[in-house]
Amino acid sequence: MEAEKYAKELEVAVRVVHVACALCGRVQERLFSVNDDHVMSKDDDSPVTVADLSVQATISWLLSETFGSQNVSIVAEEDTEIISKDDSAGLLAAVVATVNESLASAPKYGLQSPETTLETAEVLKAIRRCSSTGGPSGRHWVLDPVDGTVGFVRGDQYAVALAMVEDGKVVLGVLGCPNYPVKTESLDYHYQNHETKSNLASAIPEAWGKGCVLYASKGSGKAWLQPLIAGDNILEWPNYAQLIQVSSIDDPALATLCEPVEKANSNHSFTAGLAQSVGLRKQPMRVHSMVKYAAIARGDAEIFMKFARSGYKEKIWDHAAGVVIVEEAGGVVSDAGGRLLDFSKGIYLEGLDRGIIACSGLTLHDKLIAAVYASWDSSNL
Ligand SMILES: Nc1ncnc2c1ncn2[C@@H]1O[C@H](COP(=O)(O)O)[C@@H](OP(=O)(O)O)[C@H]1O
Ligand SMILES: [Mg+2]
Repeated sequence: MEAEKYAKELEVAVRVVHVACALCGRVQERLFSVNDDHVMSKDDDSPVTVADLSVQATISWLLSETFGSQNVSIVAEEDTEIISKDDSAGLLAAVVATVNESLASAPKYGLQSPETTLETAEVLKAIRRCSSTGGPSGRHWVLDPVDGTVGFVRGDQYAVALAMVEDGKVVLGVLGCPNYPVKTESLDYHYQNHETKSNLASAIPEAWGKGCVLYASKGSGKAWLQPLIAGDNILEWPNYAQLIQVSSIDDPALATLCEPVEKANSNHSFTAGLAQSVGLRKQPMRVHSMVKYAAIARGDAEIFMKFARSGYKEKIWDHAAGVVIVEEAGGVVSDAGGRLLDFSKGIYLEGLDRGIIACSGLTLHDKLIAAVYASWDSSNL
């Protein structure tokens, strides 16, 4: 069976994402307790942090150690340009220290630490190793070290997303959501009167971390959630894993739409028009990052839509892990023309038709696809 075929890869991927979530949690805490020095600007003006580069180096090193660097091809968001400038010695030193701190904790997660601390050159090598461009054949890991950097620097939602693509298909996905509690009180900071209550239970001790890690293997028909590890706890597989499922709500009047917080990333007025035309009544829930896919997979919302401005090309690392988790939890993900997303064309989702629509089930999905079809000509996208 496909799922068993990737059991080892999936378990290692979950463990490394736990390490990365702990790393991000520590950096985010420092970000708020000290100063903003670690936040810089990328060309596209999105903030990039020590966490981004450190997660990429840490995951790259751990995957290469576990599977052998000759067997590991990684497509990931970050490169070393920003830490290669003359004035970035401080940032580079912070990355090296963070990576070493994080790798030293690997045994707590059932992974191997390096025998000695990594030198700067080795950290740079680990980051640069992630320069694969994917494609239609072979096995490629796909990593977004910190997805939702805007959410991250605001102390809000963000995700660590790791997927494996084989011969152009996503075969496993792991989403670490450090600020998305297992027992959700509210995901929605933007509309106070709209609360998301999760039915996820309870077998998880209170002392466990506040976030969660979601994962699934293609074709298994199962998606799982584990709590993050807090304090001195250690990760003992399967770490309180529980099955998750999409919501059974298919009445638009009861359904919740999830979408990006940033207007620049998705056209809010277009999605509002679609929502109205299919009969959605609730306020949209605006959430940073791939936590939106997690919300659909967990049954905390029913619809995720993203319509980027025309000309924007979606990257595979912003979707791969989320898509397989939603599908295995029982949901449906397609472009706005109803076609499956194509992960076989390199770093971009080439051929994507207008936008992305993920739903808990086909009833809602069909309605939204029909609404896009009916309204497209009159939109300004
Ligand atoms: N102009 C744009 N339109 C659509 N998506 C964009 C965008 N600019 C950046 N993004 C992507 O949107 C992601 C954030 O998603 P969201 O808005 O749903 O939180 C970013 O991930 P990073 O934060 O990893 O860079 C980035 O890949
Ligand atoms: Mg991203």
